[in-house]
Amino acid sequence: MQPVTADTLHLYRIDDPPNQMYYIPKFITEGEETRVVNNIPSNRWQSLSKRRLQVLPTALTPNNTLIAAPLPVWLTDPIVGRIANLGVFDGAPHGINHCLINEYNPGQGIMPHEDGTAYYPIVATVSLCSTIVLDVTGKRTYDDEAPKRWRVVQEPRSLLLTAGSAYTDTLHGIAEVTEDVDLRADTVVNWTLLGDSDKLVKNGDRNRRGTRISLTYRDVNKVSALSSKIFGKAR
Ligand SMILES: O=C(O)CCC(=O)C(=O)O
Ligand SMILES: [Fe+2]
Repeated sequence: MQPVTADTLHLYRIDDPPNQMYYIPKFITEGEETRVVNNIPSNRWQSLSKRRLQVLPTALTPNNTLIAAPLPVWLTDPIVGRIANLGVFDGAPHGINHCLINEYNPGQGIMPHEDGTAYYPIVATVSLCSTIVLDVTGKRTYDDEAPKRWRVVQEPRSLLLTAGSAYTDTLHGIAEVTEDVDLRADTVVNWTLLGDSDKLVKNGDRNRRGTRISLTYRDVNKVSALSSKIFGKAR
């Protein structure tokens, strides 16, 4: 596959959710995926009730400030450069300076939530190891109206970009199931962009989950003055 650039990103735009979500299958290779997975430190996991988490370089302070430190090379190279080539972080204050690593066993997930104002409103999610469905729901509801819902399939090695009103006006979550069902062209908003939709068809429209790891790359808006002097604008 040709590398995706700012000029070709529009081809990967998901039509249906609110502006703007992009899905790029095969964003990294199997070798690159293995290298990341093998480098994740085994002793830095925080166990949460429904998943495990690592925060790099460090957790934000209580007022959402990042004490900046470089991300490890195995997280940035080649992924961060490839995301930078898409142009979506061009207007961001620092460029990608933060990454959450989430791991979900089958049956685990994350409650619907929004990522909030601590970050520049773009998140770049790289999925590893297993396919999972992200449920996106509209935030603004009227009493007589059911919230809008969209299902986004995330295959291993794919990139999902969430920006614009998709970042600000929706919630996202992952259901706590061992299998995602009814995955079809009419139920999955990024169906035509999937790398291997045939696999789901052959599997009876189902995805039996394995352990899935996600890398969510962001730009934390507030960086402590001292650390930004030392590290400058990192891209
Ligand atoms: O694992 C994912 O794809 C979602 C993670 C997430 O929503 C978050 O870290 O805020
Ligand atoms: Fe999130």
